[in-house]
Amino acid sequence: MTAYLIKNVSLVGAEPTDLLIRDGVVAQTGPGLAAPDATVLDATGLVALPGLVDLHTHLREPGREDAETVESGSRAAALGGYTAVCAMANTSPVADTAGVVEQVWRLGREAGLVDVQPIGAVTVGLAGERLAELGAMADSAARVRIFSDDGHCVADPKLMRRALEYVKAFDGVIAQHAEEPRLTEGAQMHEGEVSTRLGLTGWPAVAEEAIIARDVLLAEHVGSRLHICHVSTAGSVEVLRHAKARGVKVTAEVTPHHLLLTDEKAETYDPVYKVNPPLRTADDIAALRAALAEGVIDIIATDHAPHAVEDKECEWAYARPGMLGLETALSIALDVLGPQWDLIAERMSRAPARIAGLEGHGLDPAPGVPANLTLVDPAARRVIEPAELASRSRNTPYARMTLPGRIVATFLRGEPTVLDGKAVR
Ligand SMILES: NC(=O)N[C@@H](CC(=O)O)C(=O)O
Repeated sequence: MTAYLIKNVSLVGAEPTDLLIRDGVVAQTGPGLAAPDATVLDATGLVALPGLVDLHTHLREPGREDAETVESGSRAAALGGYTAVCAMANTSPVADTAGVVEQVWRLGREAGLVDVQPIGAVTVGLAGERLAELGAMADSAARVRIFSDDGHCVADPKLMRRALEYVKAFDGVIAQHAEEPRLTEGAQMHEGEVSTRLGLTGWPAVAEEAIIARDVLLAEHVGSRLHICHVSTAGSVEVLRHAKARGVKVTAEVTPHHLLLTDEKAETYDPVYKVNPPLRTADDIAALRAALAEGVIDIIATDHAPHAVEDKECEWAYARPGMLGLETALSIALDVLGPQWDLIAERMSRAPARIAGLEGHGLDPAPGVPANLTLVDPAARRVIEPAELASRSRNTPYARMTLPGRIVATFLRGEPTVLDGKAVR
């Protein structure tokens, strides 16, 4: 295994120093290190973050390998600075058995670019009727701890209660896609002034807020861990703030796009902006940003949702919801938060690793720690060209935008997956 000596790199909250990576771990840190056998990387001006961890990624394999595969999604993740991603269960077949989650886990190991941690479905076929084999998925080689019907809400309160109770035995967590389905029938975008003007059916904020309110109460009642996917409204933030103050074991994520883009994007009728939950208002964005800074929202998760051209480049009403995220998330975080590296490390690496229970991830570089880390050039700016993305899909909402920051290198257990901004494999 090659050793790497990273010279003059800024660690979070510290002066520039050197970092020696050997045998998969950080062997030494400190100024003026020497290691004759190591490959030297000059990291002057670069920041080393613990490898990013995405709690919400759609890899589309099995079933829609034309949109993404475990391997292509893993490469996109590594290029985005990630060393671990949690793969959502809405594949085809659905990841609702030990067999499917083991398949995804094995494909992740074979690709070897990031750690792929499968998420299991809460209900059989995401149909919301019967609990899936949660225990078998937890006991499988994939060691599933997060369960989610993402793409669908677990709308039945009794089923949600049972799921929360069931996963307690192995410290699991239910990640809820909060959307009261009766309130979003036929919805195309955020319900508000813009939807009224465009004549598109609205997805009201209350459809999200009502489910979060119900589920934090259920989680409190049974004493279980709940995670809320892609929080998108100011009202949801208030419900979460209240729940956290009561000591409910709830965590929450926000996506990069919900921190940046508003429902006015729908005025273009470009389906690249169609997403679930929908883009909201500038007031929602302000509340989400404040909640992220404060910790009411724990993490940034991408909800990387690749879709094939025919599913996106069509009429708005027929387009699938979802947008790419892995290769642009750090840049959006930098744009939104500025160079608050400790906050970025917390929200994009440490906290998601803790929530997912991923050993060896989310740890700041220090002697003896697994060398899962990413080197960022904060001064670089880059123009997003969809054709240059590693994802098999092209549905980025940031096409031709100039974004700050560039991932220069990513290391997974001491092996580079990205060097000089390019995928190693
Ligand atoms: N977030 C999205 O807009 N899309 C998700 C599923 C979903 O939440 O609808 C997808 O799988 O494409």
